[in-house]
Amino acid sequence: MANFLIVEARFYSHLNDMLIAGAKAALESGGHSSEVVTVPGALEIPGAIAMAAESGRYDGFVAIGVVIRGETYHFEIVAGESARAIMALTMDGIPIGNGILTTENEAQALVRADPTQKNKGGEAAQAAMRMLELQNQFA
Ligand SMILES: Nc1c(NC[C@H](O)[C@H](O)[C@H](O)CO)[nH]c(=O)[nH]c1=O
Ligand SMILES: CC(=O)[C@@H](O)COP(=O)(O)O
Repeated sequence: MANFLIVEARFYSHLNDMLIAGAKAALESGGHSSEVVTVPGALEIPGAIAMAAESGRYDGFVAIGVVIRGETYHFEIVAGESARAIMALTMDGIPIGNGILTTENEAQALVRADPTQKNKGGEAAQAAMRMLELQNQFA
């Protein structure tokens, strides 16, 4: 059994609840435990993962959040930079699944957050579990 940390940016609570439900269900199906911590926004997720990874208390990580386009360029920054920083951590060998939704509107996010539809939270958890498997395989 491995211990996963779900790092969520709680910008849209109802969507995060669905994403986390999907992620937890996938992790439990894999026989793993999980904890959840909350950060202010998607831009803070990579830093929180880096800090938690340094603690040595977690085997893998699932990033959960929702970024919905507004009126300004900020969407590109939040969506792009959170993904870029998470990818950088992955390249450092930290098992992470990215479940941060980046959508044009809430309707798109709802379909992707819902575990009975596109279940992107569960998908991110599956990715994190697979990356941990690979880390162990290559160790
Ligand atoms: N607009 C969204 C944000 N913005 C906040 C940033 O992520 C960050 O917390 C802030 O710039 C302070 O550093 N975050 C989301 O997760 N989702 C959004 O739609
Ligand atoms: C993704 C965002 O940052 C967005 O929620 C912010 O909206 P706006 O660009 O209208 O300030």
